[in-house]
Amino acid sequence: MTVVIGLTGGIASGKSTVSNMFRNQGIRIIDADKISRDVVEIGEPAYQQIVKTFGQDILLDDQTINREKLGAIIFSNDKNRQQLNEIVHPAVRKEMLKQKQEEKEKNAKQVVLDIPLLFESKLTHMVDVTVLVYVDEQTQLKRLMNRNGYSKEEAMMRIQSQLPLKEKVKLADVIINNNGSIEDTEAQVIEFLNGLK
Ligand SMILES: CC(C)(COP(=O)(O)OP(=O)(O)OC[C@H]1O[C@@H](n2cnc3c(N)ncnc32)[C@H](O)[C@@H]1O)[C@@H](O)C(=O)NCCC(=O)NCCS
Ligand SMILES: Nc1ncnc2c1ncn2[C@@H]1O[C@H](COP(=O)(O)OP(=O)(O)OP(=O)(O)O)[C@@H](O)[C@H]1O
Repeated sequence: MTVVIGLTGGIASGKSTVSNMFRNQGIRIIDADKISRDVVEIGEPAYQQIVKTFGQDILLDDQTINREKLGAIIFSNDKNRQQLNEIVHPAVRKEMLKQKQEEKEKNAKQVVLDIPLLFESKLTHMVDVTVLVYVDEQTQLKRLMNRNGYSKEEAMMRIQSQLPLKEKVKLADVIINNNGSIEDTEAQVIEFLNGLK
C-alpha cells in the first residue's frame, strides 16, 4: 500500500524546501505548482481559455504567459483569481491523479502530493495524511519579500489570498515547524517518515 502524503503550507512557508527533503529520501514528489505551469503552455486547452478570459495583454513577446502580469491581475482581485482557478485547477487535478496512480502501480512505499491549496480547494480526499509546513506570519512575509523582491503590499496580497497558516494548523494531521534552521526542519521530516514505518 502506497502512503499518499499531502504536503501543504502557505506561500513561501517552505514547501519546496521540505519536498526536496522528501525527494532526498527517495520519495517521488508530484508538484501542483509545476503541473500548473505545464498545463498552461502554448497549445494546451487552458492556455486558450486564459487568453480568451484575460486578453492578449497577458502574453510575452514569445506568446507564452507573462506570469508576473497574470499574478498581479489575480492576486489583487478575488473574482479574477477564481476565474483563473476554474480554468487551471481541473487540469492540474487530473494530471496529479494520473501521476499518483503511476506511483501506486509501482507499489512505491510513499508518494508526496505538494499542493499549496490542499485545504482551500478541499482536496484532502486525494491523500492519506496531511502535512503542513508552518511558519509564523512575520517569517512568511520576510521570506516571501526576500525571495521574490515583492513590496510589503504585494507580498501581503498573496498571503491574504490563502487561508491563514494558523487556521491550516487546525486542519493538518502533522505540523513541520519551519521557523528555525534547515537542520531543525530536516530532523522533523525524518522523524515523521520514521513514524510511518
Ligand atoms: C498566477 C500565476 C501565473 C503566478 O505565477 P508565479 O510563477 O508568479 O507563481 P507560482 O505559480 O510559482 O506560485 C507561487 C505560489 O503562489 C501561490 N498561489 C498560486 N496560485 C494561487 C491561487 N490561485 N490562489 C492562492 N495562492 C496561489 C501558491 O502558494 C504557490 O506556491 C500562477 O501562480 C498560477 O497560474 N496560479 C493559478 C494556479 C494555481 O492555483 N496554482 C497553485 C496550486 S495548483
Ligand atoms: N528554515 C529556513 N530558514 C531560512 N530560510 C528558509 C528556510 N526554509 C525556507 N527558506 C527560504 O524561504 C523561501 C521560501 O521557501 P520555499 O521556496 O521552500 O517555499 P514554498 O512554500 O515552496 O514557496 P511557494 O509557495 O512560493 O512555492 C526560500 O527563499 C527558501 O530558501
